[in-house]
Amino acid sequence: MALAAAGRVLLQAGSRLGRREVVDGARRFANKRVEVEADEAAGIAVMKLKNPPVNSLSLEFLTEFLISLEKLENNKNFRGVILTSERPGVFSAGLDLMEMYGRNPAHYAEYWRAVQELWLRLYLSNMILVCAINGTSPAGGCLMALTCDHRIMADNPKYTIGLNESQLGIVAPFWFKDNFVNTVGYRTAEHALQLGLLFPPAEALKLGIVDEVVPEDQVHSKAQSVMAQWMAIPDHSRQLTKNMMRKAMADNLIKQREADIQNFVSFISRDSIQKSLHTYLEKLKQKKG
Ligand SMILES: CCCCC/C=C\C/C=C\CC/C=C/CC(=O)SCCNC(=O)CCNC(=O)[C@H](O)C(C)(C)COP(=O)(O)OP(=O)(O)OC[C@H]1O[C@@H](n2cnc3c(N)ncnc32)[C@H](O)[C@@H]1OP(=O)(O)O
Repeated sequence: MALAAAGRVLLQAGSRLGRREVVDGARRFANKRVEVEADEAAGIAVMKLKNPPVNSLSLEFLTEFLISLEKLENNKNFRGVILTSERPGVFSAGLDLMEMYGRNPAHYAEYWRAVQELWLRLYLSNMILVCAINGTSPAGGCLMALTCDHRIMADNPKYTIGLNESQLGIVAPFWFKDNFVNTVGYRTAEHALQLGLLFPPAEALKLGIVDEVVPEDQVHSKAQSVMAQWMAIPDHSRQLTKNMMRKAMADNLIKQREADIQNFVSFISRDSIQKSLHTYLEKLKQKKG
């Protein structure tokens, strides 16, 4: 119920933004920041993140992504989604720092609700989600991948993945942490979260952050073959199993969603946290020059 209501709000937000869908032979639909190649006969869609330069999860991106995902969820012909980046090299730079820096409390609250919504929708999706991680994927980018049923990463040592929040002077919220713990185990998570570690593909595979590492040019074909394997399982048994494994963790956020928003707003509004974000943003800029 809560999810449906939030979804309606996002749909309204989408039309406020005035997005027009481009339908191309009923097989491809795109808004500005998400491209969907939808093969209805096969029941599979490829969702490509397309928010240059680094696929940061801005409020506009989140809104467009959720609308596209909902379209697929509402069409019973779609059973599987492959999530990937339209720009190889960066899967996603995570949450958009500019949504969390120098804004007002109402904006922080709106943003955080959308971030929660993204996680809940992906984590509880009835569809099979396969993540084709074709680039670097810190923090919120890693979280997106963690919601998927299977993760394939490109074998490029330049790419890293992990929850690096503590390096920014911020804290991974409890549901990021829970999702990570359930993936890699408590000790690995405790260590990696405190240090804000980002792992290259081989290490990420060893720790179980990703399920497979394949040559960069095979990420997409591997994702298709993994999807075929998952699609051979009857939907009802797979979905019931997925729900059994995930419901408790999602419910834990759903029941304290408003408190989590308030926590985020008061945390991110602190002067000390804003200073940390400022320093981090400056570091990103200096890296260039
Ligand atoms: C006990 C109390 C607890 C209470 C807790 C309550 C709540 C929790 C509070 C907060 C939690 C918030 C959670 C946040 C999770 C996140 O996702 S934070 C984001 C983390 N992301 C990163 O650290 C990635 C930063 N980016 C990079 O490392 C690099 O950009 C890259 C991804 C490796 C790509 O490198 P590349 O060289 O290709 O590009 P540039 O670095 O030159 O970047 C281009 C351009 O993009 C800007 N940019 C990069 N990342 C972001 C971003 N995440 N958001 C916004 N903008 C970004 C960069 O600054 C450049 O901009 P330009 O100089 O204007 O061109």
